[in-house]
Amino acid sequence: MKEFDTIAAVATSIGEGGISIIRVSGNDALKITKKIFVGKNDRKLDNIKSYTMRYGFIVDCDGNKIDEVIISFMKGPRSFTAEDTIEINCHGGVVVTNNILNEVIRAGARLAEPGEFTKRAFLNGRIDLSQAEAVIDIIRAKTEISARSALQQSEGIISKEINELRAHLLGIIASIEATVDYPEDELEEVTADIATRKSSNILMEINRLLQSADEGKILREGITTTLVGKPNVGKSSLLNTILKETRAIVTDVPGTTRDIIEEYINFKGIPIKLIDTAGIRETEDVVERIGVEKSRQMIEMADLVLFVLDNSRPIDEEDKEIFEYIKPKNYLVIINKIDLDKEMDISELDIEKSRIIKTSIKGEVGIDKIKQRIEEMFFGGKIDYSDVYVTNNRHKQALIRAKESMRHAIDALSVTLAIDLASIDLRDAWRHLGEITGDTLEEDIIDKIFAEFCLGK
Ligand SMILES: Nc1nc2c(c(=O)[nH]1)N(C=O)[C@@H](CNc1ccc(C(=O)N[C@@H](CCC(=O)O)C(=O)O)cc1)CN2
Ligand SMILES: Nc1nc2c(ncn2[C@@H]2O[C@H](COP(=O)(O)OP(=O)(O)OP(=O)(O)O)[C@@H](O)[C@H]2O)c(=O)[nH]1
Ligand SMILES: [Mg+2]
Repeated sequence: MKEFDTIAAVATSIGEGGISIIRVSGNDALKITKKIFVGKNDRKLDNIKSYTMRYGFIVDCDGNKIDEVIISFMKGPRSFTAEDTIEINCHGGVVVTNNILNEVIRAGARLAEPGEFTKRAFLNGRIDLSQAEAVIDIIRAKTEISARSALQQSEGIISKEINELRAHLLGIIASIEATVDYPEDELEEVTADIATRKSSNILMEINRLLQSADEGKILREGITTTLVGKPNVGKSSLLNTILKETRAIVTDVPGTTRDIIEEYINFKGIPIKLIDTAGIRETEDVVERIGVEKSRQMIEMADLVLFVLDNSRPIDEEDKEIFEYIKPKNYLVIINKIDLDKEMDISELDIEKSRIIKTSIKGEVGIDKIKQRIEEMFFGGKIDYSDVYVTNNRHKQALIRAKESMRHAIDALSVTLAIDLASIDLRDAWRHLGEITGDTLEEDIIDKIFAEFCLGK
């Protein structure tokens, strides 16, 4: 374990609650807490055992009581940070919590930076970088599935696969370098053959991980589903109906929605990030025009576009224009207001039949069909929990770089004389994979990753 100063922060969210926790981590955690804690019957913290608790009061320098608390102690390396850790459990009020934190700082701790506790767990070697990132993913998880997947990653399932690939790479590199040191043409050929076969296997594994990234992104962020269409077709009504709450304002005035509205919902455990946008039309109104421009941007970012049409109005140029815009995307067409007389001929747009769903939001018709189609379109309606998904974009980018290096290596191996060049590419791949676990990442990049964590984590 490395030597660091002792840090402290509020580990719970700031606000009124039952209990708040102030966490203190480092060599002096116990020494610092002793200065401000008075146990019942004056019992001292001297002989506190790891993973036990004590009852008492936190006091200021004049001996005035600040709050009634329970303290727990975790002796390093058996703690979250792998350092000596004290947790002060006080009453969950903003003022008492901050007062206690101030006393801890006054007694000699330093205020922790965002993510610094988790960073210590990493620097002390208890977890690797991908596991540390998964800890924050657990906190930010929007659905049960993303929470479950993040927990798996915090236990190191990605790390395990990456470490295995890296070990294989080192094996190949070693055999190539041995050959290069004792050059005999025949030996080089044999080595190149074996190395090519092994490298292809590694490339296949990298590809498999990369293929999981699309679904992984969905696990993490949900299926970004954007509602688009002309004004007044019923986009906001659809959002409200799916959410089962009146989230967006609905009126019969075209141009009601001006700003983007985002909400998360679950379709059988699949997270959906539902986005309502301003109806798209040519407009002189400046505010509305900004809204329309934003709608166009939201289409770019969407995993799925729900193009809403009004059954009681004929298809016009604007509909055709919007359709051209969404055609390259993954889309469904919602023909809404089928309770009204039909004035629309959908054959004017070139849409596959399976993508069309007819609804009456007013009559609550067809909503379940939308949910069902979305479920079918993603994960084939179900998610395999035992699979490893790459959910982190940083990991994905590192895998892409590793894949490139593996391709170069395999190319070089096909030219027998260049087998020593291949070993350079294989080393690059080894390094890129190591960026995922943090083994081969620059310190400033690591700092940046932890800086994005929340305070107290
Ligand atoms: N009160 C409290 N609850 C919490 C945390 C915490 O820090 N404090 N955690 C913080 O996020 C999470 C738990 N994470 C933890 C991870 C590792 C260890 C730990 O001590 N690991 C040791 C083995 C412990 C043992 O031997 O019993 C190790 O891995 O070496 C503790 C907590 C969630 N709940
Ligand atoms: N008859 C009928 N009316 C509907 C239906 N769905 C929505 N409406 C009505 O259509 C009007 C417009 O609905 P909104 O949900 O505000 O439409 P929007 O697409 O969000 O409109 P903008 O925000 O202006 O782009 C409201 O008066 C709704 O009550 C439907 O299925 N049938
Ligand atoms: Mg609207």
